[in-house]
Amino acid sequence: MDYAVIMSGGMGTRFWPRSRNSMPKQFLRTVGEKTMIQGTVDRISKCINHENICIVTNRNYIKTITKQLPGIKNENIFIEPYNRETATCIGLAAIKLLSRDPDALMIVLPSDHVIQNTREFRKAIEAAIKIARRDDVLVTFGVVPTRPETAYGYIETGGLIEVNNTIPAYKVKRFTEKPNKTVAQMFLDKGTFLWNSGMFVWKAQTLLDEMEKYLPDLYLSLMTMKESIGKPNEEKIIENEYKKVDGISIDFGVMEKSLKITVLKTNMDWDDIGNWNALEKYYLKDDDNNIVNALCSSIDTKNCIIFGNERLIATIGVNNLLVVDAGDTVLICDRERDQDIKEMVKQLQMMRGFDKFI
Ligand SMILES: Nc1nc2c(ncn2[C@@H]2O[C@H](COP(=O)(O)OP(=O)(O)OP(=O)(O)O)[C@@H](O)[C@H]2O)c(=O)[nH]1
Ligand SMILES: O=P(O)(O)O[C@H]1O[C@H](CO)[C@@H](O)[C@H](O)[C@@H]1O
Repeated sequence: MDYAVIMSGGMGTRFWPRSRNSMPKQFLRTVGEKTMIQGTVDRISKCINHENICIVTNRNYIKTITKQLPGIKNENIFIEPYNRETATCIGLAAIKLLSRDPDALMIVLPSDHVIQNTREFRKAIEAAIKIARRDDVLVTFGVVPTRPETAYGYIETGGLIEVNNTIPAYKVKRFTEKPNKTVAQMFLDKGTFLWNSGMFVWKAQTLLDEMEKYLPDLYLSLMTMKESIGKPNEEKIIENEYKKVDGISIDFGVMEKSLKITVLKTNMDWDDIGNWNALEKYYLKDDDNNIVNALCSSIDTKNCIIFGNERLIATIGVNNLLVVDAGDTVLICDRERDQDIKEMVKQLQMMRGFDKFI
C-alpha cells in the first residue's frame, strides 16, 4: 500500500521567535487559514487514503497533532525519543511501515511547505508512485530554480526516462545539498539543475537498502529497532538506539550518495516556508516594499518585514529589517542575516534561564 509520512518533529528555529519549542512553525497559521501541517495533510489526502497518513514527531507535539488533526489514527503517529534529523526520522517510519506491510511505499513530506497549484502536486505524486512501485529507485520532486538559493539541495538532471501525464522523469547526475552562493549561481546559470523540494517517494525496502550501503550504523540501529516493534520493550529499545545514532539529514546521508535517484521536473508552485523571508510572496506590500502584519507606524522605512503582537511598533529611517514581536521576545534582524536566527537560538540554549524564550 501507499503511505504518506509527514515529518513534523522539527523546531523551526529559523522562524523564531514565533516558532517555539512548545509550538513550532508547522503548527502555526503562517500562510492562509490552516496551520502548515493541516495544509500538508489536506493536500496529500487528495492523493491517498486518509487512513494511510502517518506523522513522525516527538512526544511534546502529540497533543497538538491530535487537536489539529483529529482524523489521524493514534497508531499512525510515530514517536521519536529525540530529534536525530531527517534520515533517522524517515528510517524509523520505514521500519514501522515495513513491519505492517512488506510492500509499503512511502511518500515523504515535510510539514512546512506551501503548494498552491495542488493539481500539479497530485499529478506529480501519481507519477512518482508509478515509477517507485515499478523501479527500485528514490524519486524526488524537482522545482525549476529562480535564484541562487543556498538553503536548498540541487539536482542535476541526466537523460530523460519518460513522461507521465506531462511530467518528465530524468535520471540524476548528481545531488548537491546546500551549495555555497558561488556554486548555487553556477548551477543556476547551467540551466540543467533543479531544486530538491524535500519530498520523496520510494518503497520502504528500497530506502533501507540504500541506507544499508551509505549509512550502515544507522541501518544496524534501525534493524535492532525493527526487531522490537510490537514487543513490550519497543519504546526502550528505540530510545537506546536513538541515543547511539549520529543525526544526519536524508540529503547528506543518502541522496548525495545514491546512484538510484530519479527526478521529476514538476511545475508546482512550491515554497518551503523555512524562514521569515519566505513569506514575501504571501503578504501584500506597502508602497515602500514593507510587509506589515502589526499595529505599526513608520517614517522612512523600506523593505522591512514587521510582525507584531499587541504592542505598537514604530520605525524610523530603517531599511531591510526583520522585526518580530512575539510577546515575551522581540527580534530585530538584518533581512540578509535571517539564516543566522538559528545561531541566535543556539546561543540562547547555552544561556542559563533562557529556555523559556526558545
Ligand atoms: N520527526 C522529525 N521531523 C523533523 C526532524 N528534523 C526536521 N523535521 C521536519 O522536517 C521538515 C523539514 O525540516 P526543516 O525545514 O529543517 O525544519 P526545522 O528543522 O523544523 O527548521 P530549522 O530548525 O529552522 O532548521 C519539517 O517539517 C520539520 O518539522 C526530526 O529530527 N524529526
Ligand atoms: O530541511 P531543510 O533545511 O529545509 O532542507 C531540506 O528541504 C529543502 C527544501 O525544503 C531541500 O531543498 C533540501 O535539499 C532538504 O531536503
